This record gives sequence, C-alpha cells and structure tokens, in this order.
Amino acid sequence: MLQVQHLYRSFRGIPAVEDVSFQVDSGEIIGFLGPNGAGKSTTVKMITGMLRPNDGHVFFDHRDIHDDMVAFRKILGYVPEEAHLYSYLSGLEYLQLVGRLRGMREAVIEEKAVSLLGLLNLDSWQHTPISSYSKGMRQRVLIAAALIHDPQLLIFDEPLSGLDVVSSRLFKDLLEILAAQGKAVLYISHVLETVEQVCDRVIVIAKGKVLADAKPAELTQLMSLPNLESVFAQLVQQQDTRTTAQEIVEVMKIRHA
Ligand SMILES: Nc1ncnc2c1ncn2[C@@H]1O[C@H](COP(=O)(O)OP(=O)(O)OP(=O)(O)O)[C@@H](O)[C@H]1O
Repeated sequence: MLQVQHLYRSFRGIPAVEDVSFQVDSGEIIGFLGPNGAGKSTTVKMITGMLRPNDGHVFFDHRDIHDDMVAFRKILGYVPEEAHLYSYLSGLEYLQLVGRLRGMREAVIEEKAVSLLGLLNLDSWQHTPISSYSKGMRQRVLIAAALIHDPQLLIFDEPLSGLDVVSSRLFKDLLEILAAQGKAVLYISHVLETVEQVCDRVIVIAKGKVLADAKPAELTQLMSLPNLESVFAQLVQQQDTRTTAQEIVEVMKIRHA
C-alpha cells in the first residue's frame, strides 16, 4: 500500500533524512521510532506530501503521491504532533472545513462530524470555539478530523498526547478495528510500551537511517533483551541516563549566591 523508497532530505546542506525505505501494507500497524532529531518528522512530512524529498519516492498503491496530491489527500488521514487548529472555529466547524477540503458532500460531512464528536464525548462542546478546549479535547478533534473521510492510510504522530485513560483505551481499540478493516497505519511515538502493545512491526531510525525493521518480539528475541525499550536503548546507543541525571543534580547544587 505505502512504499517509502530511499528518502533523502537535507536542510542547508545538512542531511536530516539520509536513506529511509520501508513499506506499510493494508491491515498493518507500523511503529516509527527514533530518538529526538532522528528524522521522523521530516520523513512523515515527505510521506504526507508537505515536504518534497531531495531524493527518493513515496508511492501509494504503486503511484508516486506527487502525481496527484489531491487524490492522495483523500486517502490520507493524519494526526500531526503539533496541531495548528483554527481555534476560533468550533469543533463542528473545524470538521466541516476539513470535510470540504477533502471534497466530501455537505450533508454527509454534517452527519459524520456530529456523530464522531458525539462518540468522542465532545457533543456538548461541538458549538464551542476550540480555543476553550483542553489539550485532550483538541486531540480528539484532530483524531475525528483524520478519520472523517474514511482514509486508507492513517498516520498518527503521538496520538495519545493529552488523552486520558479512557480516551487512550478507546483509541487503542479503534486502531485494532481500523487495522482489521484493512487500513494501513503508521504510528509515531516515544511511548515504547504502547508501541510494543499496538504495533505489528517497528521501524527504528537514527541519524536519518533505518536501523531496524522487524516485529517487536523478533527484536527482543534477537537481541536477548526483555522489552522494546531496552532494544531501542541499545540500537540508538542511548546515553547512560542515570549518570546524566546525577550530574544534573550535581550542577544544581553548585552554590550560586
Ligand atoms: N526546517 C528545518 N530546517 C533546518 N533543520 C531542520 C528542519 N527540520 C528538521 N531539521 C533538522 O533535521 C533533523 C531531523 O529532525 P526531525 O524533526 O525530522 O527529527 P525527529 O526524529 O522528528 O525528532 P523529535 O523526536 O525531536 O520530534 C534535526 O537535526 C533537525 O534539526
């Protein structure tokens, strides 16, 4: 379904993504992991068409997404890490805007928007400006916006951010059903426990290159480590956080008065 081939992108001559290739098939939930600055967001921006690669291609159903971006946007649902919601709009107005941009029929937009807001516990807030929503409520609006046009490919960047326990559980159940119905899901997160729970396969990148592409269980087994967090730490050679934490506390103690 989604094929990412040898993506390369640099900023002012410095590579952010050097060589990233992977595939997400129908029905798969793929975790996309990497330390800060690894190139995840840059890769995702290239997959969503927001950024052009300097080299490499993104194919959906064997067509380069840039051949027809309008068509690609209709089959893509994206929850970005940083939301730029029009906060003067109400939740309902925002979903209506999103629906129109994706070429949906007006009557269908209204029906689906109201239903989705209700199911995400936002019915009593649907006419209130987003500016007065809490972080978790905004996140739920973003999730509704990503789903309203029933896309084939879903990209979620830290989707649980700000969600309470019940909403998080609802989202995880939703992911499972979406995958079972054949959607392709790319799931970007630093919360490895959740990734291990929900993802069929994980792709680990660092310094713009793919370090691993395997099932979580395969990685833990192969590296004889207890969980995905240990695998990740080993793969990206994370610093000794305990020592660094101790050093920070020592710096705090330096007398400043
Ligand atoms: N617009 C830009 N201009 C210059 N450098 C950029 C730009 N966008 C990203 N970079 C650089 O590219 C590298 C990869 O950044 P990117 O945001 O893709 O990483 P990330 O894996 O998403 O990190 P995080 O987990 O912190 O969100 C970083 O070194 C970053 O500074």
